[in-house]
Amino acid sequence: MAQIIDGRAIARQLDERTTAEVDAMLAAGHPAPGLAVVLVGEDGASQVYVRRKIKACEKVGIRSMEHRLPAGTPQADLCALIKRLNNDDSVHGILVQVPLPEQIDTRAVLRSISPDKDVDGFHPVNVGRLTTGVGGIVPCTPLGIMLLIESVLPDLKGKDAVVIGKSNIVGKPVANLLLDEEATVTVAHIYTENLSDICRKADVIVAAAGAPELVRGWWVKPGAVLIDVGITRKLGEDGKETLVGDIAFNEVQHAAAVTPVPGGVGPMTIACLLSNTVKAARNLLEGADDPGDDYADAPDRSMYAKGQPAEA
Ligand SMILES: Nc1nc(=O)c2c([nH]1)NC[C@@H]1CN(c3ccc(C(=O)N[C@@H](CCC(=O)O)C(=O)O)cc3)C=[N+]21
Repeated sequence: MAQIIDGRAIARQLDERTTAEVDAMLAAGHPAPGLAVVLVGEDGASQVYVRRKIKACEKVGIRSMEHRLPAGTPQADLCALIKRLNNDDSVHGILVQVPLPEQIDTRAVLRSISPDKDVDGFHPVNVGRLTTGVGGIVPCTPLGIMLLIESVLPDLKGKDAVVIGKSNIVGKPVANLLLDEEATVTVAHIYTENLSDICRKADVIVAAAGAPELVRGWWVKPGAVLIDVGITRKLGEDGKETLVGDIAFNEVQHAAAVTPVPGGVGPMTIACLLSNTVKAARNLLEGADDPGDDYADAPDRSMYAKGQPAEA
């Protein structure tokens, strides 16, 4: 039977560390870290995620500020808000929920966020730091994915890793993080030919294509580690909504370990957002010499010292 990697439990462990870090900052006379969450429009899923993020902030002692703008907001207004937040000393992290409405140039908006407050790690400066291996802020979902993988497979050196999906938010950064760990990385996507053959060799599969149950049991080598990033809402016959991942969960019992949907990558994304916010606040308040210098301590991956079994 495959081990089910409990993303909620691992997220809770990370939250405990984050809470302790917030407490230490307060004890040192600093203000509480502040996160501004910007939501444009009425997208249902985005509203759910933003609400979750705000609630999670409360739990660890981060001060959150929610900014809701109407769907028709002009780009200039959004950028003016970001400029204000960039200059507001009580704000240490800025998150602009994507996707944005179509009148808005997402890349221009993400570029306008101060790289020091870019807790999503989407700014080109942070992307550059990540791809050159000097750190900075690592995007939340990829960071969470690495923590989940390392909870069952602490040493990735020489392992064969396949990433399905090439998005800027998940596929590309996760491929870079895997490379940093000296895995042999293949980045595939839905147009890749022989995707099943490529997957069958993999020690690790990160499925982030947004294609429900794309990865079938026979694609998976016995003993592989599977990370499911997909979340597709499906209406069941009983009229109840269920969430389906990119991996056919019921077909992969021969894997070593698999993340569930929900309860896998999703909770880790939020826990990493909180941890990134505290990191940004510390850098801003205590003045890091070079934000590229603190990679070793940043992703909190020391919590999985070699040989330490993960709770499941
Ligand atoms: N600027 C920005 N940063 C993001 O980090 C960002 C974003 N925009 N836009 C959308 C995606 C998606 N995302 C998720 C967060 C939590 C869950 C989560 O908590 N999922 C639960 C289930 C949620 C449910 O019931 O739908 C779980 O998997 O257990 C999922 C997805 C963050 N994103």
